[in-house]
Amino acid sequence: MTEATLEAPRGVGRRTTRIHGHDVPTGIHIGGRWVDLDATFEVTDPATGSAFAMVSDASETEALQALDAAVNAQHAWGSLNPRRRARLLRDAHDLVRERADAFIDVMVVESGKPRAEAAAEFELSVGFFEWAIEQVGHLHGDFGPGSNPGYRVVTSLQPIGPSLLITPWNFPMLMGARKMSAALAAGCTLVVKSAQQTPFTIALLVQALQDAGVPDGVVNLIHTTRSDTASTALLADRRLKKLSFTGSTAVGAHLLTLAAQHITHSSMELGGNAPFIVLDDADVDLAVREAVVCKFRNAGQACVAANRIILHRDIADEFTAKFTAAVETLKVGPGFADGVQMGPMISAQQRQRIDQLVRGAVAEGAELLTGGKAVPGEGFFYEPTVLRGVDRSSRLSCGELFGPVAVLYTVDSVAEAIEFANDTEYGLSAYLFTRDISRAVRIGEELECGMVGVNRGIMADPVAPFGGTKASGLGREGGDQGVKEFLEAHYIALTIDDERAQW
Ligand SMILES: NC(=O)c1ccc[n+]([C@@H]2O[C@H](COP(=O)([O-])OP(=O)(O)OC[C@H]3O[C@@H](n4cnc5c(N)ncnc54)[C@H](O)[C@@H]3O)[C@@H](O)[C@H]2O)c1
Ligand SMILES: O=C[C@H](O)CS(=O)(=O)O
Repeated sequence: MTEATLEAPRGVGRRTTRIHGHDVPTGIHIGGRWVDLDATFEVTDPATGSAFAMVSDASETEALQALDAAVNAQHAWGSLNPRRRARLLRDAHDLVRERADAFIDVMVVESGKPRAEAAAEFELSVGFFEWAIEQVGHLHGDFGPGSNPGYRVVTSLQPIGPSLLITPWNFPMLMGARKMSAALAAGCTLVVKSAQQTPFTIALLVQALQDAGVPDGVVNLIHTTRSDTASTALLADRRLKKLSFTGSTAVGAHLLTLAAQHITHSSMELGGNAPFIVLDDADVDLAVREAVVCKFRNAGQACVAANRIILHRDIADEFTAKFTAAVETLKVGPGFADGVQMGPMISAQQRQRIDQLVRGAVAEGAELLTGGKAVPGEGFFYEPTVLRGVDRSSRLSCGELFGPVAVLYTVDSVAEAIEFANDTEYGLSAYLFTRDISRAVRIGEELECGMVGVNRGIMADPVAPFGGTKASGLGREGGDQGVKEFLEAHYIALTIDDERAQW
């Protein structure tokens, strides 16, 4: 394979592919140039199961070239007046908003999600840019007295430096926006590596940043089928100063071992196994509505999806009947079809994994209340499924389901609900339905996770710290911590002569 020729003029000769009427770059982006490589890979539409475009496939050579560009651009970008950075990000934000249809349509094609969900993801993604922009001008340090005379404590917040951002496929715009907005606001240059299933939404984001005037080399993008070799090469290079990863716990753990080489500052947004607890005093109709969204958004392929629906015995029958009936009304189909509420899974492999889990559980005695099989025809559709009678030690219960399968469990007490909820290596999100807010706070405080939704199934918000504990990750995105994940405190002990300065 010939290596990339980085002499390609800016924007000229840039190859694009047409996706639902929108032109999207197919190359990687290094040093302000779109570069199309001889090596390419196919991208599949999950609604049809067919390849719809090709995209450049970067090797570790191009990955390191992207890091070169980020390193070369770091000093200027990190030194740029923060409010100038904010203005550039605001211009990019405005361009992204102008191009909303392109982002939403491309998300539907490459991820399969219903257009209404893609539109919601678009709004949330833009919200992270707005939130980061609002924070940039306030990234001040501090000045104050030391513990003794003779000096002052001067602290500032400095950008950590060139960052590697690795994103998953399930929320292709949101994951890129959450990381890129924070890194850029903090003054870090970056190399973003897209998920190979969903390269094009990120490409649109990079294009908007370039069109807004973000300087060459600040934002670099690689697509690759060789994530491991590319990441291994990048994390072996001590010029890389930050890793921000979103994906499975297994891959996150692997990357942390690579980051250990140079103690690379790392943020990890990993897997989840969310308990969805409905107590005896809950509003059952509300809990049913929220459980449907929390479970079946993005066909269950969400890190914060309800993985174990835990019902107090007193309301279990009512909830089960209403929830199952609601699930059976879900309209499953291609993301552009009117009224579709659930799209396909991302791949045939993921669908097969889910089908095997369901069949295995039924074989072990679980009761199938609805669904339970692949939808025949093109695409990777799977019926919204509800199971009960699953062993709490089963793979269904202990692992991250990441598919359109709801598993119902019944408990006799709050204590049993809390114990079961916490009996997992994960600690990302949890949900709690009760009419008693004092009870909600007390129980919420006992749940071992980063985020608790009380009487709601969706809680993502740029102003809130998103992230988990235990095997669900390190650090937070959004909230007052998101941008700070890309900053380091810098302390100067400034000697002064307190005595001579007397008057
Ligand atoms: N906590 C969160 O905010 C959050 C959000 C979305 C998804 N997720 C998690 O992501 C997972 C689903 O996404 P996925 O299937 O893309 O996860 P994944 O871990 O398979 O891949 C995530 C990213 O890592 C890359 N990757 C895979 N193997 C790698 C390796 N050996 N070295 C370097 N990079 C590698 C992939 O190409 C992709 O870009 C689920 O576990 C989900 O819970 C977490
Ligand atoms: O997959 C996890 C995403 O972070 C989903 S959310 O929209 O942030 O809840």
